[in-house]
Amino acid sequence: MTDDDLQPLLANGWTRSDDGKAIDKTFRFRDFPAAFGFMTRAALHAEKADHHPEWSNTYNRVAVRLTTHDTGGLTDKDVALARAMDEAAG
Ligand SMILES: C[C@H](O)[C@H](O)[C@H]1CNC2=NC(N)=NC(=O)C2=N1
Repeated sequence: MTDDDLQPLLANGWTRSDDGKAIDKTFRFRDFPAAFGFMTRAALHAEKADHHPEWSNTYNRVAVRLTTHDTGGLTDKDVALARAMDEAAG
């Protein structure tokens, strides 16, 4: 996966990890219920797609890392989940 493939995501707040094998973004919300609502919507999408984020939540922030564990790198599944998470964030 090249930076060109990722360009729309990189222009939308995602960054590539130092080893190039993942993309990261920290989402910020008004408060904890808003952050948790996002996580709920994203979780339903992830389960449906059978592709799951690495993430952590602190109050109104959700730090996300996407990578495909099965291949040890970035795939179209990460791009699709990133798009869905941007959508779920509103
Ligand atoms: C068995 C199951 O389909 C696999 O373990 C799926 C589940 N969710 C996954 N999520 C992510 N991010 N990477 C994977 O390789 C992956 N594999």
